[in-house]
Amino acid sequence: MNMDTLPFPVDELRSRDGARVLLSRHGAQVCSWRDAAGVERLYCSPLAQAGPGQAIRGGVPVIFPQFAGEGSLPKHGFARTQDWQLLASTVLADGSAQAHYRLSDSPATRAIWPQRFDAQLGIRFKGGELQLSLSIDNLGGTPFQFSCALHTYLRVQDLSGLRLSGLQHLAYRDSADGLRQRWQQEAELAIVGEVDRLYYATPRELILRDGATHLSLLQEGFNDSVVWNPGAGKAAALPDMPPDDWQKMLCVEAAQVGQPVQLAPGARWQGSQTLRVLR
Ligand SMILES: O=P(O)(O)OC[C@H]1O[C@H](O)[C@H](O)[C@@H](O)[C@@H]1O
Repeated sequence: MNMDTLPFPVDELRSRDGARVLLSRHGAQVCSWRDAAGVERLYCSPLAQAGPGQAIRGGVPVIFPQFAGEGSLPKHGFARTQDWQLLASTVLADGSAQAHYRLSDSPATRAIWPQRFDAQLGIRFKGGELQLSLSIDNLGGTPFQFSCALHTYLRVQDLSGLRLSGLQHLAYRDSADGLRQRWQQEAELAIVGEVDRLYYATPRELILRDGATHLSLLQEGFNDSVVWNPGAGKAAALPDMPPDDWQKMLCVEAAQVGQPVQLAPGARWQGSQTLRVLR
């Protein structure tokens, strides 16, 4: 897809070395990350829309305060369908570009989730590295509970050949197979059709090998990781993604789902995901 012609407004940010990110205020969503070598690293569907109540299919959706259908809220919560406020964007002394977005409770959020909160997303990038930092503050007088994720859609060259390492010996919930609890024996995960797994207590770093490209996925604060690809069957049912595009993407999500966060009044939770091109 030509990212310069996304069918909704975006903010464009460039680092001094020429890396470029496109961000939508709808969802505070990174829709495109072109590294300093000019290579697009994220997948965004050419059919993505950003209308009221709609989530943009691709980039990095922010999932908050509910993951998937694990509660009474709309699927994946409301952060990805709300318009966030751009607080600041700047180029720092080291040449990296940075932006901050905020979403606070509003009559619309309180109508379905009666909590006072402040969510902030920080984006920072240069060279072959992109970092996303999410913080949640409880501004109310009582504790609240939430789950969250950075639902990163990575652009993939050769889905059948790619390998994800760092998940061996981890327990996971197989959402593509009746939520069964399993255990990964293989050193590397290969994608053969639909995959929808919630891995618990993942290590700080996963490595994705896609042909000659090696990508490091670092996470802090998030305990879990989700690996998702709809495969041919489920992709065909997605109205906002071309039927064959499941072969161009893999979601590797930094997530906090197995144990939702209990946040005391006045307290802050923080988590981050960093994508780093190793080669
Ligand atoms: O289609 P969406 O609402 O964006 O959800 C896309 C996917 O998100 C996560 O990765 C879940 O684990 C999947 O079960 C879900 O299908």
